[in-house]
Amino acid sequence: MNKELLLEVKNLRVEFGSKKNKFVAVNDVSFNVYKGETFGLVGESGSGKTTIGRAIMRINEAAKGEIIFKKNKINGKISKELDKEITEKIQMIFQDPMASLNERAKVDYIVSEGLYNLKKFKNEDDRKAKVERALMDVGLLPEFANRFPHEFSGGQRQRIGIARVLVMEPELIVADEPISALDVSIRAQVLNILSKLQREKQLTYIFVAHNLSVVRFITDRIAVIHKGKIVELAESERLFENPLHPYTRALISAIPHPDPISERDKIIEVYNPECHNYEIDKPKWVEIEKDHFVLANEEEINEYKNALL
Ligand SMILES: Nc1ncnc2c1ncn2[C@@H]1O[C@H](COP(=O)(O)OP(=O)(O)OP(=O)(O)O)[C@@H](O)[C@H]1O
Repeated sequence: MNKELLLEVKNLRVEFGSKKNKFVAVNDVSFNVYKGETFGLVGESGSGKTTIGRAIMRINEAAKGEIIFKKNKINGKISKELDKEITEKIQMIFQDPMASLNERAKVDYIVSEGLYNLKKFKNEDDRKAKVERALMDVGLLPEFANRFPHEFSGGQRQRIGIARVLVMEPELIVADEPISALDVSIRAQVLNILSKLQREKQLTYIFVAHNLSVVRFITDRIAVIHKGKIVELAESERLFENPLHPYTRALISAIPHPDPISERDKIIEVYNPECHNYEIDKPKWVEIEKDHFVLANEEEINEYKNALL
């Protein structure tokens, strides 16, 4: 793994409520994220993981601590130039693609919104070209720009959400439960797009999930969050092989024995996505059992398919 430091979160604290009635949602959280890695933030509902992501996005203010992106402190008062830079370079993908797209706007506008906000295009042709490229990067056709969100499936809508982020040419993407609202047949497909983009654009991901089993296979390292604090942080495989904190152990032992994905179509979908830039020669994420993702080449995918026949 490339060990270039991209993001440092130091002693982060986030509070909600009033002075008298304070609620500490994130308490003394510290971690580093290295360029090119996928870093998992995992915890039960209400543990504070989204709040950490939103603090990195500067949506939630840090009451204490520092967030440092490429050696610059980005929380608190910052210069206009730095504000513009991180508005471009740090982006967020949201959980529910059915709720996170503006129904009344065409895809062209939805994908361009960040470009308009930062005036990040030379002229109309340049803007259109950027939108087309972003759509193609996520396997959607450029002509989809003229359609409205309701014309798309959940998976396509999540890809529009990814295109909207990609158009800004980010370096760090906070993906907040990006597959948990999706139908099982397209979860692996969205992971495949995220992997492809990571390879092509050297992206770094912070992957937020409530489900430890989902992140096991797709993250390099995992921080386990409990009641606003990190209780354990380790390389993903190590965390599963040798969990040290009782809460991590409890989370792992609570993972139900996965149900096999019995319908063959679920795996075939990996082969036959609506994506036109599907890379036939690259290993793909396949969800062989619920929440159990494996990176498989074509031959192995065939074996999984045959096993389900
Ligand atoms: N704007 C807010 N005002 C008040 N309390 C908040 C706010 N946002 C979050 N909280 C509280 O902070 C705690 C952490 O919330 P957060 O959304 O970060 O949890 P989470 O681990 O991401 O859970 P989930 O998976 O349900 O989103 C919760 O108790 C939540 O109710």
